[in-house]
Amino acid sequence: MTKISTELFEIAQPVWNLSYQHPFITELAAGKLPLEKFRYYLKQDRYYLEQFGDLHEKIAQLIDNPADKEILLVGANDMHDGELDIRNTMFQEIGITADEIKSTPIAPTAYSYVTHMNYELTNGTTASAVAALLPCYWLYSEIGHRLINAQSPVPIYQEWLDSYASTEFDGGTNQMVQLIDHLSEQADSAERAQIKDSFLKSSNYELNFWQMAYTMENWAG
Ligand SMILES: Cc1ncc(CN)c(N)n1
Repeated sequence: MTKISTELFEIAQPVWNLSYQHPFITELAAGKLPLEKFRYYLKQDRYYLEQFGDLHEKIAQLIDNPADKEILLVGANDMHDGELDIRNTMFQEIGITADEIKSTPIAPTAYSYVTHMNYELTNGTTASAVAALLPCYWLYSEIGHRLINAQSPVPIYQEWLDSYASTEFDGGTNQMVQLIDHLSEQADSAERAQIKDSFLKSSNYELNFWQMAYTMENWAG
């Protein structure tokens, strides 16, 4: 049977293409994205990444195979030492304070994305819960590699792009792709459909996340 990762990559292309073309990404690469939109994104993403890291640990608890468990635990740890560290430096560079992060309400789309990942953890299978995490690695890695040579005139934007084209981020992405293939080996057609649905929903939420930041989305009341 075709590896599930091959199918996931194929079905995600239409929605991933919309991410590549989203003004948040094209303006970031061109150095034209207003800084206030990037600041907004970083603050919402801080909340997202914390939840995302916790989810790795919660899913790991459901897995018996030591090598598979390790991929998730290393993923959570690398995120703390890698992506969150880079973000802390960015916060300093553009003056985002701990108080500002604390007092920022979680926006609707960030909330919905995290809710979807938690839903898969509680109601889905281990593989569909991992599938909900995967676009976060894979799409950002694709964006990083497509735009590494953009030479964004805004240093912090290029720094952001560079971090997703790094060997470390590639390593984590490859591990997660292998994990979804391994966890799906015994999946029947109903579970394969569930995995694809979970992956596509997260791919849609990734697109919505750019839009959320670009419009600086807020609750209506
Ligand atoms: C919403 C979101 N998706 C993915 C990533 C890349 N880890 C991120 N930082 N934020």
